[in-house]
Amino acid sequence: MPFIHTMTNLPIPEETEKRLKAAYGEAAALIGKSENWLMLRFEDSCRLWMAGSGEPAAMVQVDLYGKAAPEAYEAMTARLTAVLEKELGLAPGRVYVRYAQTPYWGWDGGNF
Ligand SMILES: O=C(O)c1cc2cc(O)c(O)cc2[nH]1
Repeated sequence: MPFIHTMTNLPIPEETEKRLKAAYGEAAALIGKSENWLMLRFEDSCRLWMAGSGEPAAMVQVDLYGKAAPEAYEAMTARLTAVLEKELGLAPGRVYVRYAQTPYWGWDGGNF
């Protein structure tokens, strides 16, 4: 059950968001997760600044139950960054990707 929260100062048109959703669904496999448990939030047109600049940028936060291997996170960062470059034209150097692992994850009224 990963949760991926993408914040960007760019607008995300509806059709682009659908493509991002599909691409993230595939990318989840890189950290051993299934789209069946994937929750996404896209927050566009944010007041986001990076290195003192308001040029296009994005922050992607990936929360997951359990853990994944360092190589899996490396592959995930490469994929998410490439997807954002393709779909939004974001320069890779303007994208942060942060991972947070937790052994505590609740669903359907109980914890796994
Ligand atoms: O996506 C996960 O991390 C995930 C889904 C899922 C479903 C399930 O029934 C489990 O026991 C663990 C689990 N992890």
